[in-house]
Amino acid sequence: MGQCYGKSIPTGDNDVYATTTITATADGDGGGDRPSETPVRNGTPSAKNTPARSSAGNSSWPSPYPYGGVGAGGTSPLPAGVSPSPARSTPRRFFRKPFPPPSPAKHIKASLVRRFGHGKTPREGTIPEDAAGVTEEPERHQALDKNFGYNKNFGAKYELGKEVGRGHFGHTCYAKGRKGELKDLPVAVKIISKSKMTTAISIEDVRREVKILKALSGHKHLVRFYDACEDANNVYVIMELCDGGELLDRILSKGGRYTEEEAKLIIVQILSVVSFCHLQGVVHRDLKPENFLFTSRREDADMKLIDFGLSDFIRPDERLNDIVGSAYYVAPEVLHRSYSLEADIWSIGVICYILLCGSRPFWARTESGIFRSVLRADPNFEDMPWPSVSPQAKDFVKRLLNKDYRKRMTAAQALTHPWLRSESYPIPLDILVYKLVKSYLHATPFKRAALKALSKALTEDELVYLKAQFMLLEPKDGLVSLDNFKMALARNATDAMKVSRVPDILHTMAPLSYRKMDFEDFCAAATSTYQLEALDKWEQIASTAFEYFEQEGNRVISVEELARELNVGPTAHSVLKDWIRSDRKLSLLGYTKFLHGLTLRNSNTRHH
Ligand SMILES: Nc1ncnc2c1ncn2[C@@H]1O[C@H](COP(=O)(O)OP(=O)(O)OP(=O)(O)O)[C@@H](O)[C@H]1O
Ligand SMILES: [Ca+2]
Ligand SMILES: [Ca+2]
Repeated sequence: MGQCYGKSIPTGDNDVYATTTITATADGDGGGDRPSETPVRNGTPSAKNTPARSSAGNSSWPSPYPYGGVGAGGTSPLPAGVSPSPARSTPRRFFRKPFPPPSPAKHIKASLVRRFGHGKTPREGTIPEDAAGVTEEPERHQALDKNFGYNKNFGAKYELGKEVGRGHFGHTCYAKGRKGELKDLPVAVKIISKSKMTTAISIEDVRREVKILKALSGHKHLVRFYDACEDANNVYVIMELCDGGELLDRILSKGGRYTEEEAKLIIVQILSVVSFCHLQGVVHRDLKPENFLFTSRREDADMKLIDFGLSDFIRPDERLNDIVGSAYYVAPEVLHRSYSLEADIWSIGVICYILLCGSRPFWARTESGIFRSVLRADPNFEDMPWPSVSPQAKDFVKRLLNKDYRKRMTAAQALTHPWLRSESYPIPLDILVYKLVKSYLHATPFKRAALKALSKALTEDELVYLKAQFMLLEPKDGLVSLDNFKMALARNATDAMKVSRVPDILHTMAPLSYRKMDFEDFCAAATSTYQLEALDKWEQIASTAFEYFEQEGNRVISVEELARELNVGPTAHSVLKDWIRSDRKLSLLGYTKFLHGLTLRNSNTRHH
């Protein structure tokens, strides 16, 4: 460290967000845990005049607090004892817009514990049930191998400039290549101090961050990786310079609200890069406006995803359990410690909500308060400006912020949602299709008949997605087989996909090597009952589907046989009895329950 020069930002505002976020997060759960109410942040180049700072600091942001006091001396804007609830039922009239504008998000304490070990971030009672289970005692420094095998000649290869940004784990500086391909090219260097790597996990995290960045580098909306170096003190990650500032700063400079058209342009880029990561078997786990950078100050500059510090490889059938991320953006199932790619989609939902209305959907003054809100509260879609937001946009956000991860859209699906649908960008291959087809292939004939009937009731909106996915498999004479699924993955493969073992899923799709699927079969196989259940028109779809099922699939079935179909024991018999009509076939209720599968106690299954 010490090679980067900090900078002072002349803001004329004495309430600048502290540069030292690390100190802030190491605070207790008292006042120090209060998210900054100041819509100002350090971390963008000061050389340029950043509208973010000047405009956000004064009147362009509609004040959520009628009695003044946004950021006034950093005190809480709310009267003592009033905790803002994002729940629809919020009774306080004059807190119509109870949330302060978004500020830099803090990492969940467990995330920090993971990297820094517990010495620096005391464990707190604010994380639900043993959530901080990722702790590891800081090991003796000399026992830790901090050799990464990266190039040791950083100083000879690059000339370091001043700081461009800073996070909890590292700071980023301008630099220039001294020789070779990068000679004279302005680049960004993220400097991660080895002295902060106090646990084996924290070292592994840095290694993984670099590995993932390197493997994924190349996507249009992902920061390009150039090189990694190290010396005794630091790891240096050399990457493409994104000189246009963070998305957060743009949000703030716009006074918090994007028009729908502007929001769409942002969300499409986010979905495009996240769908790419997901297909590669990488879950980002820290999607937030601070981690999207613009390539230049131009209004129409491209955006790039950065910071894979909390990212991980994940197999299609795997669930992760460590609680990491940033509190405002964390998905409920992450707090329940069993999650996969869908957690990123939730975070995109939070970002989209912020873009459209300027407030965070889940807000509280403490980490535990935010968690409570994420787990229980319904975001407010009633107050201004929501009445003037289009129904499609609202539907879009709600389908990303579904608390049941199985009901959420995937990134590829979201790109085909009516709010975004356009011919101008390609729809990416969706790993969800592989997962659904796999379970279809292993389903009983009765279940397949039920799904087939369901797929016949799909409306044009769902078919757009399925058609796009089918075409990506490049059907031959209208048919696809295992080879098509193999080839489609291969066409999209990067090194990351190999590490995350995504192609393993093909082994479980072996039945497809003997048979082919036409588009109708494919629709039956690639339809998710859970996702359809989330639609307003689900009841109508279900009753139409049931008519088809009556025509073709419904047959006499005993309670015992149904229990076997559902893989449940005799204790379920009394429930299943109610699903069967007097003619001993499934009723409409039985049909929809059967499609859903039996999760008797808790639909939010956490076990595998
Ligand atoms: N390629 C880049 N070009 C320009 N600025 C960058 C680049 N990469 C990072 N930055 C700046 O540095 C900041 C910190 O980088 P990064 O998010 O990777 O660090 P971190 O310590 O992992 O952050 P966090 O606290 O969010 O985990 C970014 O928010 C951004 O402002
Ligand atoms: Ca970051
Ligand atoms: Ca990070």
